Amino acid sequence: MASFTPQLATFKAPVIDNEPMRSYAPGSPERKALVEAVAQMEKELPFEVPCVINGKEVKTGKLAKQPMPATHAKHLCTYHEADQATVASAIEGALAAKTEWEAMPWNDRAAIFLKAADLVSGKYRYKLMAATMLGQGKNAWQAEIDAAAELADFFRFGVKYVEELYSQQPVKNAAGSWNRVEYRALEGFVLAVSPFNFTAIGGNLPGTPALVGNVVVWKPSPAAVYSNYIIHQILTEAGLPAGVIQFVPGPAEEVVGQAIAHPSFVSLHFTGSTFIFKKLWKDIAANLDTYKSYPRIVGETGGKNFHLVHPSAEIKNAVNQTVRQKCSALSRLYVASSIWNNGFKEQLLNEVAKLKVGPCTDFTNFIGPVIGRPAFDKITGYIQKAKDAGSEIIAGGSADDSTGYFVQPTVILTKDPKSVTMVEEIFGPVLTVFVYEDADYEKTLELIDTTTTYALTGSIFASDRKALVHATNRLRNAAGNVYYNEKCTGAVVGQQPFGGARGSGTNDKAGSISIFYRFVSARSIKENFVGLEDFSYPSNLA
Ligand SMILES: NC(=O)c1ccc[n+]([C@@H]2O[C@H](COP(=O)([O-])OP(=O)(O)OC[C@H]3O[C@@H](n4cnc5c(N)ncnc54)[C@H](O)[C@@H]3O)[C@@H](O)[C@H]2O)c1
Ligand SMILES: N[C@@H](CCC=O)C(=O)O
Repeated sequence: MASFTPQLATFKAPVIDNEPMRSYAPGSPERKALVEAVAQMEKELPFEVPCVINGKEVKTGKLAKQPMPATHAKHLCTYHEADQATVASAIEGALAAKTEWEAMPWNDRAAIFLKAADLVSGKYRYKLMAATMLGQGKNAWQAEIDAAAELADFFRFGVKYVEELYSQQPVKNAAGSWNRVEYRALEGFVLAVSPFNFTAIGGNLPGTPALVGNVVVWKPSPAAVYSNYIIHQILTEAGLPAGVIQFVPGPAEEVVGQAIAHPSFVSLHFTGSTFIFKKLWKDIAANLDTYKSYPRIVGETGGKNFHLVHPSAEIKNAVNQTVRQKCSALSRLYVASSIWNNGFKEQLLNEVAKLKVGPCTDFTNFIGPVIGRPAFDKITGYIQKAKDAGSEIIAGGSADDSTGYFVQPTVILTKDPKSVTMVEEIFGPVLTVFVYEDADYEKTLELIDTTTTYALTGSIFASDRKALVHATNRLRNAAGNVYYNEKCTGAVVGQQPFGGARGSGTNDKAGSISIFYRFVSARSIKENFVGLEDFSYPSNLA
């Protein structure tokens, strides 16, 4: 006889708010604490990172390194790569953990993630940030936004959204009956495959499905292993039962290939490049007959984000918003010639010249290194292609890989709105500018909409309301996140649900209630209280 879990109240989660950002200004206590955490980590590295399967460290002895993008001379950690047997036991262990995890009362699952959020924003804040700065090359401000604030927000707002989801119940009950809907976890295991550039996304990709009762095999990015391992340790300390999220770093193709070939694979939660996402989608499709269920495929991928600056725009704001960028960053700028020639160009170049590039351990550096050799070669290759195509490099253009992977913020001015750096994702500090004639606003909207296969983020700068509204309508499908008079990056959980469509992903909106629908499979329950006296219908009566 199965035992019942007493449910003696309907609990309400605490009021949820965004994690307040700390300033890290000189002399602030947080600056001091972060500097100490970075120094401590630099002293202790390189760390050894195991796989974590069923709550136990697994050291396969097959070693790989997570480099430090600012310093070739050192690496942040050496990690044990999962082999075939490890991946197999991760999958079996996750499936074995499933029954208890999905049966755990919601308030207990929620409490684990709320506690994890407090560990992220409290005890482990500076350690996680230090790992993100040293391993992924972010400056202090960006590490705060990502590893501290956004990760804590994902966990806390996730609880709020799941509470809302679970409370969505049928609005009608016929007399003598009660209708209910339960939101079951998916039948199988979820595979989370995360990118290098956001520590918070590392936590969110396994965290979101786990919160609604799924078990997850998580393959972190090789370039974010250490920060992601700390997240796994935090979840464990918060009380996540063994096996619910299996930490499986390792060779991407092998680990992911083995997981998606398994009959109990039920969902991919991916963030990374469009190319890899499409490849995995095709691989999953090829395995379709193997699976018990139709897999849910959820992915956020590349972008070619734009700023459109209308003749009515306020120049200083448009310039500063253009310069202050990060990951969902601006990549193509369409600016009206009257604006460009009346101060925008000059101010843009002045501001870009102030951007200091170098290791983020020096807090005065605004731009850190790019993540590694392939990124460095790709970015510098695009700068070269722009030069070869006759575009003008009006700022930056140089790069230095002697001690780390540093690329100067580069502004390319092109006369060809379909030149390669206006079209393809570069994912580095490179901006291409196309100056349009004021009279060609309409044509420019068409260009923005049709130049790339992506549709992640975009901004419209205008004080003329009609121009703003018109562009919004005209560019309805050109971006999943659109901003007015504000940079096209910096979406905050709970404020701007994030994600793009077209080639940029499935647009399931991380940091919102929408994404949770993808990781549950609803079951409708109808209960009858009165019984049926007679099978026949009144219309059958003679
Ligand atoms: N839209 C968003 O929300 C968002 C957020 C962050 C990053 N990104 C995108 O992510 C990309 C940068 O991240 P990245 O360089 O880590 O991406 P990536 O595609 O190289 O890697 C992402 C993940 O896929 C794995 N992977 C790589 N090759 C694989 C293969 N052949 N088979 C299976 N798995 C494989 C990687 O190990 C990693 O875990 C950019 O394109 C960026 O636009 C998008
Ligand atoms: N919150 C993020 C998500 C970016 C991920 O690439 C943003 O800054 O827009």
